[in-house]
Amino acid sequence: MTPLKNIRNFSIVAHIDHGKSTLADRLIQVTGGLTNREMKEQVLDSMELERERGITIKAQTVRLNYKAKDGEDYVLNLIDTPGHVDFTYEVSRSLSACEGALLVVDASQGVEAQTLANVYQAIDVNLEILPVLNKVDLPAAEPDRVKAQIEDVIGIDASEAIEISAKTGMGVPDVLEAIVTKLPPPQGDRDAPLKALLVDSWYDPYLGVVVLVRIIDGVLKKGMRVRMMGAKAVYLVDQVGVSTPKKTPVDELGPGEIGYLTAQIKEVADTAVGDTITDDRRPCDKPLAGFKPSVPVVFCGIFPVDANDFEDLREAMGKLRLNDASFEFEMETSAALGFGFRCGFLGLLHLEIIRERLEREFNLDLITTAPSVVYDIHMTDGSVMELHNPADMPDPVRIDHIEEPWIKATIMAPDEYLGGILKLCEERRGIQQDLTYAGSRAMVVYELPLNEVVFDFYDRLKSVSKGYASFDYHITDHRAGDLVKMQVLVNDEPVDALSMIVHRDKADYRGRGMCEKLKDLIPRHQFKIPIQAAIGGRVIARETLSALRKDVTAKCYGGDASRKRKLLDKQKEGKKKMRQFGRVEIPQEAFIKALKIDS
Ligand SMILES: Nc1nc2c(ncn2[C@@H]2O[C@H](COP(=O)(O)OP(=O)(O)OP(=O)(O)O)[C@@H](O)[C@H]2O)c(=O)[nH]1
Repeated sequence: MTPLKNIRNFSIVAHIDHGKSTLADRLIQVTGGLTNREMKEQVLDSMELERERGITIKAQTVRLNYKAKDGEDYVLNLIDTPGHVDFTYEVSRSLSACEGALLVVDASQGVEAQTLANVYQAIDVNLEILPVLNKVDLPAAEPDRVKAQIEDVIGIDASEAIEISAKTGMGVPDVLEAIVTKLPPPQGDRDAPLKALLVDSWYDPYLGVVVLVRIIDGVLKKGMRVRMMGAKAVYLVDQVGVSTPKKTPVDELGPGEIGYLTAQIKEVADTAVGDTITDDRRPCDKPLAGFKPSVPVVFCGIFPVDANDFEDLREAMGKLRLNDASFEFEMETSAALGFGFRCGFLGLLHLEIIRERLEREFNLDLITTAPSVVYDIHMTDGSVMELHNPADMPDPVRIDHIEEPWIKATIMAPDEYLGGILKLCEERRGIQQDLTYAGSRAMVVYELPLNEVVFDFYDRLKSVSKGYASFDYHITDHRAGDLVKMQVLVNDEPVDALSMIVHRDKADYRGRGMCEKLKDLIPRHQFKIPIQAAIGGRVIARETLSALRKDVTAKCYGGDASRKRKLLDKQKEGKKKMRQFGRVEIPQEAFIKALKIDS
């Protein structure tokens, strides 16, 4: 039991790649949390995919024991926050478990869109911010310029920003000392009823669901019956502990402390991030403010290429869901694709991560249909329905109007790319809100329909800015729009997996782009194939794929049967990645690629 004055709870906020994980590892190493041998590269980013993409998806936490220059022993709890825009809610809950945050900015890059988004969240929950300039070992580092930029753009004092290199370890001891001297200790009442914030939860194959908590008041002990106030569920605690980052059981967790509990909880879905945990026998009078369960905003269909993989896909999704309560799926059937699932995600990156994990960890070949946002359909009879799937679009005569979600997007980039970025936003029905400069970097704020962002906005933004633009967004409201369902017909058969909701003004452009792409992506058949885009019964774009007789064995000279066999086998292999639509075979990749239209 550590006295409150010797506890510091902090997070690190940073833009992706500015060195958050490297610094966290360094802090663990310097304080001796792990021996060198145990210190795998980047312990905090534990998932394989996270490590590969270099981004944090699930927050982790670690307790550091630190003897400060004042001779006292401190417990420093580092709560890692997810680094991506799709997980802002989790970031905000992690932050509210802390009293302070290290603001890490790459001294060679400066402030980026997510630096801003994250630091504003930290300021919102009243955290003390410690600016840290990382990567000062790089020749391109300009600490003074970046300090000025932090003051300019964020509006906090950066004169005492600590200059470090997380890579070499330079300056890292100063960071530890500043955490102790500049961040406030937590407050709390040990004698009050238990009140704890559910910061995160994950599924551990040995322990079951592990719940990360921050104790606000009271004491959490093994054997207690705890109540999740939002979920209205009661559990018997069978272990409490701290992560050093090895899981270490402790007798109890008191006010200001951060640790974990296990309680024979079956699914992470029962442990919503942000919920309040209290003592079932002696509950606190009211839960912590601001609890909101995360809601999926982007939906798409996921189907196995091979119909025999359906059960495997169901099982794989169930396993992923164990660890990710914000991923939703339910069975769906499509005329063209057979049995599959309609899935909901927090955003596009979340979608991509899940799809990649399904393909990679579970070895499945998948077809993903066009991502769609959630539309509110106001019917003429006064009722409102939520549309998650373009295939469920009601008959237009019964629709009064359709509302779509809008976002506020912040984009930062060197000013030479500004022209391309503005053009892209305008093309996507954007409404410019703000345009400012900090040195040679421009910051633009746009209101955009989320629908225009889900298809290929990230990719286009990256290409118009040569990768230099950073982007952050959040949903603001729903607005009425002139939206229609566009269908794609291949050889006169509608392919439901390619139908999408588009704004009427963009339908021609989308339709044409889609038909042109499909013409390149679908291999020629022995007959002519019309490819059309249509709204209702009206065709708005058309391409024709001419006929070709493809004889794969034509190149084989003589009668070498084994060679011929090999070629045929190879062709058969290729076919597995195709889907049959009427008489036409469409390759799996066409479903994704057709959506990405080059301008
Ligand atoms: N030269 C130099 N490189 C660094 C330093 N700190 C981190 N890096 C490198 O910068 C890259 C990104 O570092 P990470 O720590 O993975 O970035 P991150 O901020 O954790 O990224 P997310 O987990 O996605 O938020 C890695 O290649 C690091 O090796 C530093 O002080 N100097």
